[in-house]
Amino acid sequence: MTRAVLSIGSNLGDRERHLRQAVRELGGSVERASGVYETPPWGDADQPAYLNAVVLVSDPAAVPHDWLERAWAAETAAQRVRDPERRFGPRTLDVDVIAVYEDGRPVLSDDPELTLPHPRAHLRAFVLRPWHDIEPAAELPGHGPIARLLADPALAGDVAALSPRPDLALGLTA
Ligand SMILES: Nc1ncnc2c1ncn2[C@@H]1O[C@H](COP(=O)(O)OP(=O)(O)OP(=O)(O)O)[C@@H](O)[C@H]1O
Ligand SMILES: Nc1nc2c(c(=O)[nH]1)N=C(CO)CN2
Repeated sequence: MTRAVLSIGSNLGDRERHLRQAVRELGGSVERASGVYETPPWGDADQPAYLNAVVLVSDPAAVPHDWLERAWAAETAAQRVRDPERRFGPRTLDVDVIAVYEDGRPVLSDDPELTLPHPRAHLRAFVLRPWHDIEPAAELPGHGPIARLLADPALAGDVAALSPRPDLALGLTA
């Protein structure tokens, strides 16, 4: 039995449709989806704003790597094209595996193909804020409560720059 926290983001094409399609692709594993936020680009400023959300998923039959495969399948379905020159560049759909829990225990991995927890999640307000909305007591393995990470003064500017988009809903929202 594994549970996972996935971050989904889009800043190219019909952004809302890409997020909805990702949730649809994840199918019956989706337990809850956060509200949608409009977020300034992180890591590479010269690109359009993103829509971001967080999805909680679980599957009694899934092993940790399955969540990465499902993330890739959703990105492929959204015709994502990788630009090797731009690590954090624009994309139709980005699905990151933020954390995985196996039988309730966090999975830790330093495998470059699937690093857990996601090595940059603690720095990203666009991950922490929607996750906190739907799971306020959650902890990012190795980093502590996400409420504390969100309150870090270093993230204050990024948190303030997030805009909730209540006009956009992905379904299964808390
Ligand atoms: N937790 C993880 N979630 C998703 N991909 C991961 C993870 N850990 C390692 N990877 C690897 O990262 C590689 C690059 O993924 P991707 O192109 O989505 O990165 P990115 O979205 O540009 O950057 P970031 O991972 O910082 O969001 C993938 O090939 C994947 O194997
Ligand atoms: N706001 C925002 N910025 C990003 C995002 C994202 O999903 N949202 N994904 C990235 C991929 O690494 C790079 N930068």
